[in-house]
Amino acid sequence: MHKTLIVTNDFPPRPGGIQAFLHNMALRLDPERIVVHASTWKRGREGAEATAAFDAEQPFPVVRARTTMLLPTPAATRRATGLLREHGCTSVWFGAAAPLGLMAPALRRAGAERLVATTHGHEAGWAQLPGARSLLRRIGDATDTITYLGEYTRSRIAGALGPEAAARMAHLPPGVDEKTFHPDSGGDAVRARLGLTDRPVVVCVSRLVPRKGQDTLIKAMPRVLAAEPDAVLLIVGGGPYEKELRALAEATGVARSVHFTGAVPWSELPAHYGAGDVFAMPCRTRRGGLDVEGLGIVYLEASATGLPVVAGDSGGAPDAVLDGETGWVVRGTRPEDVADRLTTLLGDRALRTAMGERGRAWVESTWRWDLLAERLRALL
Ligand SMILES: Nc1nc2c(ncn2[C@@H]2O[C@H](COP(=O)(O)OP(=O)(O)O[C@H]3O[C@H](CO)[C@@H](O)[C@H](O)[C@@H]3O)[C@@H](O)[C@H]2O)c(=O)[nH]1
Repeated sequence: MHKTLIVTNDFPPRPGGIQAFLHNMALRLDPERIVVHASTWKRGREGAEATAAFDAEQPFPVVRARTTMLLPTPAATRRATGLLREHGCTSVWFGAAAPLGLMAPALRRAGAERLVATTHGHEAGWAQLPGARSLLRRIGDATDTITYLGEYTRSRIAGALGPEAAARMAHLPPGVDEKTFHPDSGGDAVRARLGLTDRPVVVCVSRLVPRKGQDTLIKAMPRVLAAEPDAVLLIVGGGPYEKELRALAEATGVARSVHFTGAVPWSELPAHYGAGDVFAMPCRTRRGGLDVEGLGIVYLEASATGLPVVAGDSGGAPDAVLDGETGWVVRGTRPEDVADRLTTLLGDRALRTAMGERGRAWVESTWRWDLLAERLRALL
């Protein structure tokens, strides 16, 4: 692996799947051979302090742009080429291909020999828009490898690239830390703290945005409660959709059976998965395909915890579930279908155990960060 400059807008402490993806990969590369160039998390003192505290703990240097959004402007490109030269890097990894991959020609002129750009869910959506298609095509032509999460995103994005760039694509999905997420992650303590001991718990961990389908879970609850009157829906995560979700729970008459934790710190995340009997996130595609799930790290984290998984049919989410083995894929627009699967799982401990064990084994064999970081190392 060449010494690598990682250029990204998506790096912790900003939360989210792309951020988790990049950080986990970066932690598995040789810290002497990477330099991260990222935007600052949030405006104001709080954002700057949280960003500085996070950066100080990393084993590799993180050089922040002052802005909260890095764009491929001439000034930002000059800064990136300056960092490439200053640190003696000869590889570049764009954490998200668009739009920062547009810096690729300048970085190549400055000495980069390998340029890798990673795609996630949103590029699959953008690949449908004429302007964004030509942008992706330019990025594909200027880089050595465009990576993709799974077959769904590959097929969408390949269509926007030139044939040569499409042929150079490589599979690079996110993974899961199987030592952090495991069946004994402390779920009982979370249940006790929330007063849920002995109640059947459906847990959903995710940012609160319409695509993720927490609303479908709330709409499924009357049907679930008819079969399992003590059941609780545990909604973990924060986000802009919270007010609507709370109002929906009231309007549906299930507010007493829905518990919102808000966003939880990383250290408490595994125990919150562990508090569930079943994991469910019935995501759905929105905005005519623009707002689509790329994969869903949360399904893998749930499987690693030993939970059966109910996933939506949006985009690449089905790639994160072995349908009928580690859980089920459902129509994310149909609360009745979601309720039927949840009811079956809550009523059948042996089935939950079997699916959870199969999921755990699948994560161990296929989805470990260590295995996937090896793939990235080979590309750089
Ligand atoms: N600490 C903390 N983490 C959280 C919380 N809520 C969600 N997360 C974490 O945030 C990540 C969410 O990742 P994804 O499920 O993958 O969703 P995403 O943010 O929409 O990510 C996008 O990019 C991913 C990587 O390419 C894709 O896998 C995904 O489908 C989507 O396109 C997971 O690691 C999850 O545990 C919270 O309250 N607290």
